[in-house]
Amino acid sequence: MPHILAESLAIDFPLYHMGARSLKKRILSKAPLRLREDASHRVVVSALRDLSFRIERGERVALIGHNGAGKTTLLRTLAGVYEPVAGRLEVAGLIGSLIDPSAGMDQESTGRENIVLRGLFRGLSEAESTAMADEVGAFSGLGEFLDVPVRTYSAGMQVRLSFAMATVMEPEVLLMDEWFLAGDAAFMAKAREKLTRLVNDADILVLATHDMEVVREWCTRAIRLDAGRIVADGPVAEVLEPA
Ligand SMILES: Nc1ncnc2c1ncn2[C@@H]1O[C@H](COP(=O)(O)OP(=O)(O)OP(=O)(O)O)[C@@H](O)[C@H]1O
Repeated sequence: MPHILAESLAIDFPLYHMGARSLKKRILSKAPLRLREDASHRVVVSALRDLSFRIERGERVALIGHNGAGKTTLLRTLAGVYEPVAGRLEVAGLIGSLIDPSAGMDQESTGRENIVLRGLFRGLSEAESTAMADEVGAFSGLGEFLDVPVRTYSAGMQVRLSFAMATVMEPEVLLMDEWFLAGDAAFMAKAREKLTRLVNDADILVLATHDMEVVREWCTRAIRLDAGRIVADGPVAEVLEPA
């Protein structure tokens, strides 16, 4: 049964270029909230601290909070990009990740080849994957660029391809960053229906956004992060309009 469980989850990012003792001293002397020295004497950013939550099947969760609160870091951790330095994380279900435009794409392969690979990964036959690539590729509107290497794509073209690839996956756990909803207008008008289906078919949605209209439209629950910690977690109406 798809679910997400986090217990006292923590993520640190070591800042490697902090070797100079005077610089380290200056940074730490200001008693910063999120910068500290770890056991190996490195200065680290505490990106996420002591997060505990459980997300069940059927929940549509918004991650909200100011710049640097930890939303994207949490999404990437759920996607398996970052390894927690402490705590426990369990993500059960097939993950679809719309977080980083180029994640999961082979830059040297063409758009079409990437879509076929995604189909094969999902367990489709080669013929099915090829047929899927024709259909999904046509939808992406990449035209002739579907058959050139992804490394030559513009940022917007990568967004189109990652969207096309996500629709192939039919993910159970859909992880999405808000940039994804802000693709070019013409494409998003066309993609909206597919996106709605993707979200509705997923068992769990976790969406990081600054747009409260999007939260109200798409989500049932909101988790507010502040400086790497959870400061509120509950139904959207309660978290957005605290008493
Ligand atoms: N690769 C990295 N190396 C070092 N620090 C990082 C790295 N990625 C994120 N951080 C730090 O982790 C913290 C959380 O960043 P994150 O990008 O998750 O915030 P966010 O809530 O998504 O912000 P925004 O709304 O601005 O996108 C910030 O203090 C940031 O400086």
